[in-house]
Amino acid sequence: MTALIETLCLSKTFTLHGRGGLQLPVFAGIDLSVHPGECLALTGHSGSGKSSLLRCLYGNYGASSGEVRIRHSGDWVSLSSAAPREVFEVRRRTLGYVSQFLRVIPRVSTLDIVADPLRRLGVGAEEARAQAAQWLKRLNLHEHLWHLPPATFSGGEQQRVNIAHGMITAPPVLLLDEPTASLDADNRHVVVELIHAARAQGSAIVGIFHDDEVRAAVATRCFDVEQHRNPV
Ligand SMILES: Nc1ncnc2c1ncn2[C@@H]1O[C@H](COP(=O)(O)OP(=O)(O)OP(=O)(O)O)[C@@H](O)[C@H]1O
Repeated sequence: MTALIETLCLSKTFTLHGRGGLQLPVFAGIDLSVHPGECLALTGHSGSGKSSLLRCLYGNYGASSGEVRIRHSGDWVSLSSAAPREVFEVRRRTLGYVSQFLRVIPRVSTLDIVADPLRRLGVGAEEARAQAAQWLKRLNLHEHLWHLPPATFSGGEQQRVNIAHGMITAPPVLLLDEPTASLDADNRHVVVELIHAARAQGSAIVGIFHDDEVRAAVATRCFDVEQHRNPV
C-alpha cells in the first residue's frame, strides 16, 4: 500500500534574524511515512521539535533540507517545491490540520466556520450546515452556541470547534496538534472515537498527544523526534 505522507531526510534549523542570524538546529535526517489507516504519534521531551515537525508536514514551516511529500489526487506533491496555489489545493482537498488554537473570524458563526471547509469543496450551503450541526452535536457543543462567533468560547469549546472544522471533510491526511489538550474526559473519549473512525475510513494521521491514555488509545506507532535531535 502506498503511503499518503512521507518525509525524506527532513531537517529543520531556525535562523534567528533578530539575534544576528543565530542558528537553532531542531531535528535532522527524519524519514517517515504514514499509510492509510495509520496514526503515528510524535513523541519526545518538551522542546524536542514535535510541533515544528508537524508544522513542516503542513508546510507552515519550510524544511531546511529534505522533503515533505503528500499523495494528492494520485500523485506525489512536494510541499517544499510546490507553488502556493498547489499547496492551497493540497490543503483544501487532501491535508487537514487541527491546531491547538482556533483562528477566529470576526462575526462568522460557529456553524458557518465548521461548514466552510465543505463549502470550499463545493457542497451546498444547506447540506454543509447540516453536516456541521451533526459534528457540533457529536462533540457536545451546546446548540445555543452554534450561531455565535466562537471568540468568547472557553478553551475546550474552541478546541471542539477546531476539531469539527479540521475533520469535517475527512481529509486523507490529518495532522493533529494535541487535539484533546483542553477537553474533559467525556469529550476526550468522543475525540478518540472520531480518530478511530477517521482511521477506519483510511486517513493517514500524524499527531501529538500529550495525554498517555489518549496516545495509547489512538496511536498505531510512535515516532520519537528526540532521536533525531540535531545538536548545536
Ligand atoms: N518559530 C520559531 N522560531 C525559532 N525557534 C523556534 C520556533 N518554533 C520553535 N522553535 C524552537 O524549536 C525547538 C522545538 O520547539 P517545538 O515547539 O517544536 O517543540 P515541542 O517538542 O513541540 O515542545 P512542547 O512539547 O513543549 O510543545 C524549541 O527549542 C523552540 O524554542
